[in-house]
Order: sequence, then C-alpha cells, then structure tokens
Amino acid sequence: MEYVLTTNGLTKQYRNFKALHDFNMHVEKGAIYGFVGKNGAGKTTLIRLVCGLQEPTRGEYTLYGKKNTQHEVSRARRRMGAVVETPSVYMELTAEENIREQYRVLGLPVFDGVKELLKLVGLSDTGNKKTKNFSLGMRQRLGIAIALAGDPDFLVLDEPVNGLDPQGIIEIRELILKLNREHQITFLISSHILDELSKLATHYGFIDNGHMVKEINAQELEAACRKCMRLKVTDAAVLARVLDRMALEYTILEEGQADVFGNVNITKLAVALDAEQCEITSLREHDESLESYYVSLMGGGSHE
Ligand SMILES: Nc1ncnc2c1ncn2[C@@H]1O[C@H](COP(=O)(O)OP(=O)(O)OP(=O)(O)O)[C@@H](O)[C@H]1O
Repeated sequence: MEYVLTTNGLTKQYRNFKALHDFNMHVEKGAIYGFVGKNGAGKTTLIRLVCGLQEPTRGEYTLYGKKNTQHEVSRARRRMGAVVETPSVYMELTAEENIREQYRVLGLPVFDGVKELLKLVGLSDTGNKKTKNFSLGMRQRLGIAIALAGDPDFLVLDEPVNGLDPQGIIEIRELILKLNREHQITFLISSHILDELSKLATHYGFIDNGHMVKEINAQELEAACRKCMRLKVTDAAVLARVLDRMALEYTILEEGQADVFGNVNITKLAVALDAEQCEITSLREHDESLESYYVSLMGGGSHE
C-alpha cells in the first residue's frame, strides 16, 4: 500500500490542552479521505501540522514517505496544495490575476497553466470580475485553483463546503471527483458533515477529542450502515403483528411507518397484511443514517 500521508503518535499540545493526542492516520494514494469530527475535534490542527504551519509537540508524520524531521519533507510538501479555513484570495483581483499571483509566489516562470486552471474549476468566463463580487462557491473554487498551481497531486481541503448553498456544494463535489478521477489527485477533506462526505469519500477517519476513533473505507462504512425497507401502512398494529409472525426485525416509527431490516419478501408481507385488511401505502429502501453510525461511534467511545 502506498501512502501519501501517515501520522504516528502525533501530538499537539497548547499549554495543558492536547488538541491532538497520539494521533495515527493513513491516507492512501488515490483516496478521497473524509476527515470527520465535530467542531473543535482537532481537524484543523492536524491540517496545520501537515502543511508545516505548526510543529508537532511529539510524534511524527510522513509525506510521500518522507518524515517531517527529514530535510526532504519540504520537497514532498511541494507536491501538496491546501485550502485551510477560508481560501486566501485577493478580493480586488480577478480570478486570473489571483492565480498569476500564486504562480509568482511559487516562483513559477511561465503562466501557461493559468487559463487551464481557470477552465478546470469552471471560472473561465469570469473575465474582469473582481473576486469580491464572486459567490462563496466561486471563491472556494478559485481557492482550489490557487492550491492547484504548481501541479500538486495531493490536495488538503479544510471544510470546503462550509457556508455554501446547495448548488455551490454540488459544484465543489463534482470538481473534487473530477480532479480525483481524471487527474489522479489524492484528497484529504475535513468536515463535520458526514452525510456530505459520504457522496465522495473512498476512506474515512473519525476524530474525536484529538484521538483517531476509527479509520474505515467506504465499503466497510456502507456495510456498517444497515439498509432497511421503510414501509407506510394503514394499520401499524397489524404490521407489528405480521412482522412478529414473520420473525423480522423492525422499528415502528410514527404515523404508521416502520423500518424493516433483513431480507424482506414483499409479496408475502403484502399478502399477510391484506389478509388483515392492512394496506401498504408506500415502500422504499432506506439507509440507516450515516449520522446515526457516526453518533454511535463517537458515543460508544471506541478507541481502536
Ligand atoms: N493556538 C491555539 N491555542 C490554544 N488552543 C487551540 C489553538 N488552536 C486550536 N486550539 C484548540 O484545539 C482544539 C482543536 O481545534 P481545531 O481547530 O483543530 O478543531 P477543528 O476540529 O478543526 O474544529 P473546527 O471544525 O471548529 O475548525 C480546540 O479546542 C481549539 O480551541
């Protein structure tokens, strides 16, 4: 397995407070790694350390196999781009001028890639429009374009959809997927919204109180979130009786609805209900919420 980023016992202490505590993380090459935790869990702290903006108190991390204590880590860091907290853009400049500015900062001699980057993030037609007149989503995409200057193959995004409207969220999601699939860019994306990450992440790391609670891949997460049938019927009492008879596991919800787990033979169930004058009025497959998985993971306090 090839890892872009690993951390080993990484600890960051501010006075008596450990924002990160013996933190172990593994970001595989090619992954979209969803880094999930509530506000204050330590996500930004990890990102700041990995970006070299702060030094760890203890422990270490590797970037492309180079330890943070090795000289070569600075070269490895050039393969990485980041948008930490809000994207740092110059509001009085246009999108193109902002990217050109980043090229200058990086000491890149030619501006050949600028137009291509604008196209990649869907900002080609913004012309002379100043960044201050951009929507939040456009600014976020510009931030990603700036992070892509220098052609990194690892992008770190801190809460990239925070504050965006639904359309903005979709655009960022599609951009991330395109960069991952078509440009082989590995992503580390922090968020406190698991549901949003679940639309794109291939791997997850759950952080709580500075600890890595669990690392899991998307298939494992899907298996852990049980699927069920959500039924609505005209008589919930009859439904409960019939489900008991059929030895099916279920939860009765309000207004004649129930979630039924396991393999349900819908025809048999409908016939049995019909025999007792109970009708199914709606039926759909339902994912037990990712959020409830998250809550049980955090609430359970398992520190694997
Ligand atoms: N410079 C600092 N000095 C003291 N405490 C800090 C400092 N930076 C962060 N902390 C604390 O460390 C903890 C983790 O903060 P961090 O910003 O990493 O959390 P986060 O998971 O990114 O949360 P959010 O989603 O709110 O950004 C918080 O309790 C925060 O108050």
